Amino acid sequence: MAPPKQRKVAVMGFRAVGKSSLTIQFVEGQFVDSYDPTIENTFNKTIKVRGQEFNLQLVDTAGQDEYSIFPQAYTMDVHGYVLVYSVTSRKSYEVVQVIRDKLLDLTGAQNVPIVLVGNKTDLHMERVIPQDEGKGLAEQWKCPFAESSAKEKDSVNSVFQQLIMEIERQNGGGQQKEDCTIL
Ligand SMILES: Nc1nc2c(ncn2[C@@H]2O[C@H](COP(=O)(O)OP(=O)(O)OP(=O)(O)O)[C@@H](O)[C@H]2O)c(=O)[nH]1
Repeated sequence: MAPPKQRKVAVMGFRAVGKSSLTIQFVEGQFVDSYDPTIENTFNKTIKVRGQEFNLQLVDTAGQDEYSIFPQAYTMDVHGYVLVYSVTSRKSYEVVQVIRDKLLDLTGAQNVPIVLVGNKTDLHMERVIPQDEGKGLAEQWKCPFAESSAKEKDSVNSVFQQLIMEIERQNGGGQQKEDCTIL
């Protein structure tokens, strides 16, 4: 069997959108209701996607706003990004777009592996970003899109699986060579 691949992923977005909650739900399978702003936390988890094992290093970053300086470190050895907004906050939806612009600016890339995530779907009454709006933005970005609830463990695993697939897709030919099995 092919050896596990090491992949580093950064979870980014505005404050309090649920970056830590999504990460902790994914890694530990639990939801913590209290709010404790993150400076930076790193988690590890091994997952299997399409028969291949991945050792994921997940960086749960500090909440950003439109004025934050994008931390240079997150452009260096990060393979992909989970960009999270809350479906209950238009501001967070705007911030996620600013973060992507900065990311593309700093990396000089036309595209980087991203999954766009609208979190807190369980807060039905507070929703201000319709699903179609998020979907439309992801189509514009040509990236996968998911709506999730870290609280209800809805679509949490698939967010990270989709990102892995997107990383592999964008790595294209080079990666395929590495995976190549001679029968
Ligand atoms: N109802 C609901 N609440 C959520 C969900 N995800 C997170 N929360 C709550 O939202 C608040 C912020 O969650 P965090 O996971 O700390 O958010 P964060 O984006 O990591 O915050 P910063 O570290 O400050 O950037 C907490 O009170 C969570 O319990 C969700 O899916 N549904």
